[in-house]
Amino acid sequence: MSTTGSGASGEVTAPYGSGASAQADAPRKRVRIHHLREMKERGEPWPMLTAYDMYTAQLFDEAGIPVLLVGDSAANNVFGYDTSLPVTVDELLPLVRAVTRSVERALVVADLPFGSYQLSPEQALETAVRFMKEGRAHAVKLEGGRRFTPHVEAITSAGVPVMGHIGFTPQSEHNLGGYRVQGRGSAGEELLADAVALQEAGAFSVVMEMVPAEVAKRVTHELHIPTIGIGAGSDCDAQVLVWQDMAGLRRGKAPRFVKRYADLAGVLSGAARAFADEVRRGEFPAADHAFH
Ligand SMILES: Nc1nc(=O)c2c([nH]1)NC[C@@H]1CN(c3ccc(C(=O)N[C@@H](CCC(=O)O)C(=O)O)cc3)CN21
Ligand SMILES: CC(C)C(=O)C(=O)O
Ligand SMILES: [Mg+2]
Repeated sequence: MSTTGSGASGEVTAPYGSGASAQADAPRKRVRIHHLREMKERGEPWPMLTAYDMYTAQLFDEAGIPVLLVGDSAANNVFGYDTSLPVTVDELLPLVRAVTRSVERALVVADLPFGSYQLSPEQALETAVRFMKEGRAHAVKLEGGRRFTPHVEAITSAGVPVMGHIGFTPQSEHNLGGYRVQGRGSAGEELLADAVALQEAGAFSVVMEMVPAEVAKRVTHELHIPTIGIGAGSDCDAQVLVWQDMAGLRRGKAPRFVKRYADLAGVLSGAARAFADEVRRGEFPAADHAFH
């Protein structure tokens, strides 16, 4: 682990205590970006999940997930679009507000959607300000490497923390040629240069998506800010998954990097079918469910 960053003093006040024993009933202290840096310095990997609504935000917050991302992946996991591209700021803002209203500890990151920051650093800052003021987000995230360091600088200069995102960047899927691993071979050096540039521009962390594990490991060691992997191997400082993938709510073939920790699709589908059967058989409502 690199220790070149600041905040490496003994005054560590992690909101979940340290080590695997950190529990949901630990002190209810807000997660701050310096806590994430401190976890990197201590070599403690941390989890991040997406959340798009109140109940999931509350549950994940209580489960001790320190960072929640209101992803532009709401496009295909909430709104029913086929890709990330169509979702808008006006669609995402109410989801961000719902999540920030619902958490006590988690740091909430708002993902800037396609078209809301690429035009200029000024546009990027304007959009970031909307997510901070109207969404009450704690940080924003945007996709892209060296070409977007002016955008990152504009936002961080205004006092808003920025999470980067490199490797496979879904908003560029048409330019990248589909869902493909990025950073193989000599592109590994380019990826490292992008990561270093984002760090120098003031990003507080960087997501690496679908990157060879060895490349992600090297980037993680070179940076003093935390790296967050999705399909980037086990040596990143943190790991993120889309919650509907992690909990098995989404059907169909999942990307290779997904692990399913539950079968929510089976549970919910079973509940809906049982309800329907009981209504059709005249078994629901029973006397207990009615007012007399
Ligand atoms: N539910 C969900 N999970 C995600 O991880 C996710 C989203 N949605 N939406 C936005 C982006 C899109 N992402 C994706 C989507 C699909 C693959 C995928 O199909 N991967 C295949 C590789 C396919 C190929 O090589 O052609 C895999 O097996 O990993 C990967 C990332 C990641 N993000
Ligand atoms: C998968 C994560 C990193 C993301 O960008 C999203 O959910 O939109
Ligand atoms: Mg995203």
